[in-house]
Amino acid sequence: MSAKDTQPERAITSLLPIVSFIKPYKWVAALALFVLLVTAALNLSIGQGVKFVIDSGFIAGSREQLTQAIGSLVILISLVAVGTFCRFYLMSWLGERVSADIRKAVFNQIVHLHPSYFEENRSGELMSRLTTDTTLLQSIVGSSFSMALRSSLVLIGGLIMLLVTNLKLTLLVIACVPLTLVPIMIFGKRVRKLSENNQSAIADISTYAGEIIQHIKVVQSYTHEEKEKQSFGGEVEKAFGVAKQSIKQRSFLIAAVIFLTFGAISAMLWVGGMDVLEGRMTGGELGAFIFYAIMVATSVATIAEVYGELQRAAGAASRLLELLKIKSLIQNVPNTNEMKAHGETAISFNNVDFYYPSRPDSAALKEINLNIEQGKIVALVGPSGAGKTTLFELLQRFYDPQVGEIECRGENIKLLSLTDLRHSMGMVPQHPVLFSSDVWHNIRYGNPNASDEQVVEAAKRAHAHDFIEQLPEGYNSFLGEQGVRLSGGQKQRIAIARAILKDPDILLLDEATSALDAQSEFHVQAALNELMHTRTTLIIAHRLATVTHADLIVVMDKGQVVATGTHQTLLEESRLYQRLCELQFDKANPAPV
Ligand SMILES: Nc1ncnc2c1ncn2[C@@H]1O[C@H](COP(=O)(O)OP(=O)(O)OP(=O)(O)O)[C@@H](O)[C@H]1O
Repeated sequence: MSAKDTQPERAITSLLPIVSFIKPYKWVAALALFVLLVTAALNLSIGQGVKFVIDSGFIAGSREQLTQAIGSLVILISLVAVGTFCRFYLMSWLGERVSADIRKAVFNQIVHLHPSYFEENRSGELMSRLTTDTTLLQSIVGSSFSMALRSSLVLIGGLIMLLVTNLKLTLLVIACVPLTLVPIMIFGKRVRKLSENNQSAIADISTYAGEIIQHIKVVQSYTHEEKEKQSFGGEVEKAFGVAKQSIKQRSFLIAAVIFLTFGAISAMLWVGGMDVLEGRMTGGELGAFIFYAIMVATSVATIAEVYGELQRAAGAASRLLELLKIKSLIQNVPNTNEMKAHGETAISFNNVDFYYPSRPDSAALKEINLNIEQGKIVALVGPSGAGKTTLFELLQRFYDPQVGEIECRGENIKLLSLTDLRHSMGMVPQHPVLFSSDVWHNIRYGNPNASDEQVVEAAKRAHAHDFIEQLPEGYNSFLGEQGVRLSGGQKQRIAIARAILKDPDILLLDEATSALDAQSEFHVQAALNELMHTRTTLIIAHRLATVTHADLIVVMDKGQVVATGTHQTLLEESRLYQRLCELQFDKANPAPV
C-alpha cells in the first residue's frame, strides 16, 4: 500500500480494530487501566504534599510538621512507584501479547491466501508487515497508549487542581494551550505521511537485499557486485532521505511544544511570584501550582510525542488489518462433498479455459478436454510455455479456471474440501523445496505422523537412504538454506521420499531427470518407478525418452491440447510430436518404436 492510499481521517480511528485483539485479555486491560487511574490520582496528590511541605514545614518553621509532611510524601511516592510497576508490567505484557496474537493472525492469514496474491505482493513487504508493523502496534498497546491515557488524565486532573489553586494563573496557562496544539496538528499530520513513506522505503530495502542474497552466485558470476552495491546504496539513501524529512518534522514538533510550554511556565512563574511577593497567595500554593503546571506541560509534551507515534501505528494497523481482511480467492464451499471412492476416471478437464490474473488477455489454457483414467500414467509434453505446469496448478486448485470445470473422480474439485483434494495429490516439483531443517523433518513433511521407521523406509524406496547415511549427521543433518548442500538428484530423491510417505492417489511429477547425470538419473528414475506403481500419475516430460511407455501422451501447444495418444500413434498422427521427437532423438539415440 502506498502512502497515497491512506486517508488522513483514517488516522487514529484505524487503530480501533485492535480492540478486538485486546478483548480476550479484557481483565488484564481493566486491571491495568484501574492501576493507571490510581497512579495518576496519586501523582496529582503529590502536589498537595509539596504545598504541605512548604507551608507547614518551611514557612511555619516547624521541624515536626516538616518531618510529618516529608513522611507522607515518601509514602505517596512509594505508592506511586508500586502503581507504576504494576501499570508498566501489565501494559507491556498486554502489548507483547497483542502483538504476538496479531503476528499469528497475520501469518495464519498468509498461509491460506491464494498463490496469485504473492505474485502481486512482494515477500519483503509481507515480512515487514509481520515484523515492523506488529512491533509498532506492540509499542502502541504496551506503552504509547498508556502514556497517552496517563498524560490525558494528568492533564485533566492537573488543570482542575490548577483551577482550585489559582484561577488567574490557570487562565494564563489555558490561554497557552491552543498555542501548543497548533504545531501538534500541523507537524503531526506531516509526520504520519512521511512515516508511511519511510515504512515502504524500508520494505523496498529488505526486498532488494533479500533478492540479491538469494541470487548471490548470479550476481558474482556476472561480476555485478559494484552495480548492485550502487543500486542498493541508492535504495538506502532514498529511505534515509524520507527518514530525514520525517525526523525534521518530529524534531520541529517536539522543539515547538517544549518551547511553548516552558515559555508559558516562565510567564506564569513571573506572575505567580509577583502574587506571592504581594501576599495574594502562599509560597506552598505557588509550589503546588508550579508542580501541577509542570505536570500539565509534560503531559501535553508527552501527548504531542505519542500522537505522532499513534499516527505511525495507525498506518501500520490499517496495513495489517487490510491484509487480515483479504479473502482467499480459493475457498472451500460451505458444504463440501465427500471425495468418491475410486472410479474409472481419476481426473477430467471439461472445456477448461484459464487466464492468469496478471495476464487477463492471454489464455494460458484454452478449451482443455482431457480424461485421465485411474491408475494410468499420463505424460504431458510440448514446447516451453505450452501450459503443462499451469495444468498442475489448476489441478491442485492454486487457481480456479474462469471457464469449464475440473473433476476428480467425477466430482467438481471446487465442491471438494481443499484438504481432501490436496491430500489425494502428491507433487514432486522440478526444483524440490527443502526446508532449513533436518532430513527427518524434510521427508516427514509428507506425513507428519510417520514414525522414524516409516521415514527410513520411504527414503529406502526413494533410493535416498544410502546418501543420507553418508551425510555428516545422517538423518539429523540439516538441509535447506543453512544446511548441507545436496545435488539436484539428491534433492529430487528427498522430494520423492516425501511423496512416498504422503502416499497420494494421484501423483504429479514435474520430471527433472534431464538435468541429472546418468548415475543420478538411474537412481531418480528407479525411485520414480517405485512411486508411480499403482497410482494415477501425470508427468510433465521434458525428455520424451522417459515417457515413451506412458499409457497416454498429451501433446500441448500454446495452451491447447493438440493431440493425444500413445507414443506409436502420435508418431504417426501428430506433426508436433514428430518434430519434438526429431529434436530429441537422433540416429545414435533413436526413438523407440
Ligand atoms: N504466474 C503466472 N502469471 C502469469 N503468467 C504465467 C504464470 N505462470 C505461467 N504463466 C504463463 O502461462 C503460460 C504457460 O506456462 P506454463 O508454466 O504452464 O508452461 P509450461 O508448458 O509448463 O512450460 P515449461 O515447460 O517451460 O515449464 C506461459 O505463457 C507463461 O508465461
